[in-house]
Amino acid sequence: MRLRCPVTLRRTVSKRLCHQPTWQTYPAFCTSAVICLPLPAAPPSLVSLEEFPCNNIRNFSIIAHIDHGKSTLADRLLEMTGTINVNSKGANQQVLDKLKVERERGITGNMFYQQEERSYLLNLIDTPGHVDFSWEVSRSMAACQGALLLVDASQGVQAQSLSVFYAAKERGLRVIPVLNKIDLPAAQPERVKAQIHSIFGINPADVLHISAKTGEGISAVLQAIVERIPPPSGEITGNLKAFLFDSSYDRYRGVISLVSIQDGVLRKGDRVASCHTRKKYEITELGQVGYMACNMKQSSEAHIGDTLHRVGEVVEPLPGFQPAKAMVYAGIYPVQSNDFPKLEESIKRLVLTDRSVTVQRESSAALGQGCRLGFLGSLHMDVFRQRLEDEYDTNIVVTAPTVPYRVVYKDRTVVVSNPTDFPDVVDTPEPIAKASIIVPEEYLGEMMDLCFEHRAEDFDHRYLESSGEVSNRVMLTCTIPLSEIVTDFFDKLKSRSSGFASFDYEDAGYKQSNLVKMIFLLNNRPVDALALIVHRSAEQAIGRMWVKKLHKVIPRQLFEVPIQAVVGKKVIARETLSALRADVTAGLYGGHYERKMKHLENQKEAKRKMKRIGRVELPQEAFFDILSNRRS
Ligand SMILES: Nc1nc2c(ncn2[C@@H]2O[C@H](COP(=O)(O)OP(=O)(O)OP(=O)(O)O)[C@@H](O)[C@H]2O)c(=O)[nH]1
Repeated sequence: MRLRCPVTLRRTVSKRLCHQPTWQTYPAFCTSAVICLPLPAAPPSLVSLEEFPCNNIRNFSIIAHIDHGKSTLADRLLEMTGTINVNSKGANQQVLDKLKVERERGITGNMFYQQEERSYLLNLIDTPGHVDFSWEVSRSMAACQGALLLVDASQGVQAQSLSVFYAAKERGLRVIPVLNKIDLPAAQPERVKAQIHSIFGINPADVLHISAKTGEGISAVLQAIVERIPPPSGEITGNLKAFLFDSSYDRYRGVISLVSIQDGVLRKGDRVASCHTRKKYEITELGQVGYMACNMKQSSEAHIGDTLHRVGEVVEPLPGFQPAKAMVYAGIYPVQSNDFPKLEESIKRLVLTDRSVTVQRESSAALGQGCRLGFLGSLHMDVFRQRLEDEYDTNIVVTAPTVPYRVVYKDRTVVVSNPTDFPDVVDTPEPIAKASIIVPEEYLGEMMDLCFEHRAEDFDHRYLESSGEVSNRVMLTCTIPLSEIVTDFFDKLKSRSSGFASFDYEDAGYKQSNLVKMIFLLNNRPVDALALIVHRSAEQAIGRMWVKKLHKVIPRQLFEVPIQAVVGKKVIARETLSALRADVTAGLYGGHYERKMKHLENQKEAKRKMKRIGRVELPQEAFFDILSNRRS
């Protein structure tokens, strides 16, 4: 039997349902632990939360490698429980396609499920599967007691299947293994079950078989959620402890926080305080899956991992987790310098919806006023850039990505995220990642070469299967400088493994390295926006490559222009741009006065768009070309 359910779904799902007239709200709730107070006059379309004591609540997430079917399974679960209408799927899909980014970053929703005589409230807190978003994965898990580990039956266990499994185990979550895509002719359920057994030690009999596409096996998943995942535990009579695990910004409601109630009860009108900031707030709205609005003005006040408590009560804060750490930085500039205010406004608006991005103003002699943004990884950066271009509705100049270097001076250590601020020559620690690559064994050599070319060390590998008949898969692990994997490493990995390799990485601290700052001179003047930090061993090759590229892109001037790559005081590569005589009217004979004027006017307009580096005039588009080239 299905119950009509209230829906206050966030992100993808909330957008799918945004045609609903209002968000339905509740005067009191608990997400992970406690029982709600009696609901006075709940709207008739809503199910009373009184029906859902703790024992009837399940908080879970879906964890998987990218493309193994999380969103499709979430859709099926929502459909089967009547949360979304099967017939409106087409319409939903269109909205979903538009909201690719939200889809990337996960969904959160709730549904009701009836088993025998009991009704259950199932809270789905989904997680993104992309390698950059591991911070978000652990954040979502903090509000769950169980997880569905989804593995594509045709592809088997992949690099992120492992990382999300271990993250779930670390958090003490009950893991339900689910084999998806069993409808595919290429599916090899028995083989993948054997993999799951040998890698995770999971009993093959516990693995569910489903097709999220056709709907096969979905009811068994709902049953397993109820039977295998424990209900949340907590003290209803204890002091309120609400764990803040996500927040977003709503134009009309202000800051919306997602909280998981560990102990106590939360009601509309309650006065709560943050353990982190000590600021006090009044709850103005409550909804399902821990949706909470209060008089919080700024998104920055909602600290992910914070504990909220009732004003006047003293509680021990819940263990939070590491704040989001920027791993990749890039400068973002408008193509036309006077467009900066509009660009900054667009950045601010987007950051309100993505709390893991850090922003700082910066200026460049070459590019004017801009912002330096920090991201969780390069994919995160690309997703944000795409959203920004859509929001800002024009091209932007994005500088080459860099990682946070620690420059150690005699009296202090400074984290440098902009190559311009790097001292000339220095032995400095650079961030290192621990990389895992899963690949069929015939590509192992190729993958080791690729990693080696990118300064990887500490190689190790192990076979994931022991069958002699089929191609074995190998997990290769190594440590690799983060700067080496933030540009085109992933693309190379895919192309050199014919698409078979999967990749994951985690922060592995810092390691001393021989790094140098490379600057580029145009007509003997440095161009700050082009500065790079490179490893000493690669300076010649990188310097030569870049002066060649600059030589191709920079238009010839009326005089000869040397283009030089310099490290310290040494020029390590040079090209010379020969002079050009730019008499635009030279080809016009006789008295075509108007045509001459038109050419001169055109030239004037083009000059207006030029950037002057010393005497060299550089169109902004050249920067755009050079810098987008650098990222690929
Ligand atoms: N044949 C088949 N295709 C499926 C099944 N489940 C998902 N797919 C397809 O697999 C692709 C990826 O599915 P998604 O649900 O987007 O995967 P995801 O894990 O959410 O992907 P990310 O959000 O990018 O990590 C889509 O083309 C789905 O249609 C299934 O059971 N059978």
